[in-house]
Amino acid sequence: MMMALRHALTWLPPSFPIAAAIAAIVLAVFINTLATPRRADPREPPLLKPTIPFIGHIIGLIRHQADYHRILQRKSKQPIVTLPMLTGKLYAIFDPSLISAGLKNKHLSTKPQVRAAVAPLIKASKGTVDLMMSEQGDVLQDRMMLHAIPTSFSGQLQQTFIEAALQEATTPPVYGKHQDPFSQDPSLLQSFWDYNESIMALMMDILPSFIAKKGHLGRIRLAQALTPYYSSQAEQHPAASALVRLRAQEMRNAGLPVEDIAKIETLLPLAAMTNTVPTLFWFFSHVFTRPAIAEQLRKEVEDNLLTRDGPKAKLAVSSAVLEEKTPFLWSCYRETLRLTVHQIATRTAMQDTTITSPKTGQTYFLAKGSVVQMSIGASHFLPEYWGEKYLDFKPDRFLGLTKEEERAFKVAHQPFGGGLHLCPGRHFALAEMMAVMTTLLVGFEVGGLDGEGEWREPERGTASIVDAATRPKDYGAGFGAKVRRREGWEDVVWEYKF
Ligand code: HEM
Repeated sequence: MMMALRHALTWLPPSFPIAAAIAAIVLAVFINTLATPRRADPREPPLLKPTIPFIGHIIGLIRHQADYHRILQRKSKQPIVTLPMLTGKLYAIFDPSLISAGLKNKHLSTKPQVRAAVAPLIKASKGTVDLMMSEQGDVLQDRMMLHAIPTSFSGQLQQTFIEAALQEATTPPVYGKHQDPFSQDPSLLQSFWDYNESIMALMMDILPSFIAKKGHLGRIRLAQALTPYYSSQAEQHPAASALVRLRAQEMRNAGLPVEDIAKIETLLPLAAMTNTVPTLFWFFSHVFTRPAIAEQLRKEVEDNLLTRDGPKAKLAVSSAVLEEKTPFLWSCYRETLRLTVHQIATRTAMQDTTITSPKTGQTYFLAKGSVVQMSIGASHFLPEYWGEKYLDFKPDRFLGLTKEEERAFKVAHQPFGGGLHLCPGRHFALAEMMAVMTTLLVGFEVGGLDGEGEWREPERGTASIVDAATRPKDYGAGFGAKVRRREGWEDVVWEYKF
């Protein structure tokens, strides 16, 4: 297990300064910030001036990335602010109820960001790029996003699952077990992470084969591996998920050539794995570095989710079952998401619009063409909701809540976003993480590397502006686990009911 976690995390992008600098430039270009005039309307959110005029907020974003919003929230104590940058501005929303309003606002769109990413990232043919950049492309995007992963599917993972848990839990159910390109060629996973590592540099599209060679080659290999998958219509196989099938169907209907479908769908494993890997890492470390908590969870899972029949063990891990039957495990999961997800949901105002705080009734004006960033991560760390020790993992935080507390927490806890772009992979992410965690709890003994010694969690890494979930510092270097099968559970085949 340690191997799997360490490997997966080693493949993740490093947060070195060049990447951060590129991120800032991409940020500026990508989000059009500089093109929008500074504060022009008194109804706009209050101006938060940077310490260094013109460039202070840009430096802040380069340095702290998504955490910069948390810093600004603590400094300003405002629900929403206008951040001046060079000649332009950006609106930043920190208050959970205003974020909810923003996520539901039809005039705040992701399309300009997606359009800006299409040509440099996907490298599809001119016809496809033109289509994706047009209104027809916007409609296609919407239709593809509609095809959420079904809430139920079944999977079986054999005994070797521990080492390859992170990838094995993801790609076979998405692509179909027997046609899964990642299972057919295990080296593809490295290409995928190389690509993932270079996303920001590739979006710059300046000499990608030189500046981001590994990522560029990874992107090519990934597209090459997916091309036969789509040209043989493997996504039509009943074992493939509705997600791949329906998305491909939309693109086929729009007349896209199969090579371009493969190129566009190189983005799918990014969405499917980039955030689940660190979230599972933290779920694992929060639980297993606290043996008393792990023991309590083991009992809860054994009593409520497990059916054992000789060598067959079945675990029921759908969200409805977990929420009702294993409230403590459910609470640990929600608490992990709160601490891990720092997502900045970015939108462009397609026309002049307003958002109103359901809490205070205050209305704010957002000018056409301006960029709006909603910090889900800032609401996850607000002391007024989570107390002064908001950085602590509090396993029972979501237990025994009154209706009022539950309502308040639901507004401030939005790890999968909300409104128009609510994460369609949330049930899938839950299922794969819970499959791994419940199996480890029941069938394995998990401990630190030095046996009796203290087993400390790694520190948090930089909250990258392009990801939703925070990775451990240095990919968790120095953190490891000893995992061995529990007596009486050596030859078990695990099955899951999602
Ligand atoms: C722990 C894991 C995950 C987290 C924390 C997460 C988080 C999020 C968040 C916060 C958003 C909303 C972004 C916004 O409003 O701008 C989002 C959107 C999205 N997620 Fe996830 N996600 C996870 C796993 C997955 C998985 C496994 C998949 C696919 C298999 C997926 C596919 C997507 C897609 C396609 C969108 C865009 C939806 C749209 O724009 O309408 N995610 N995710």
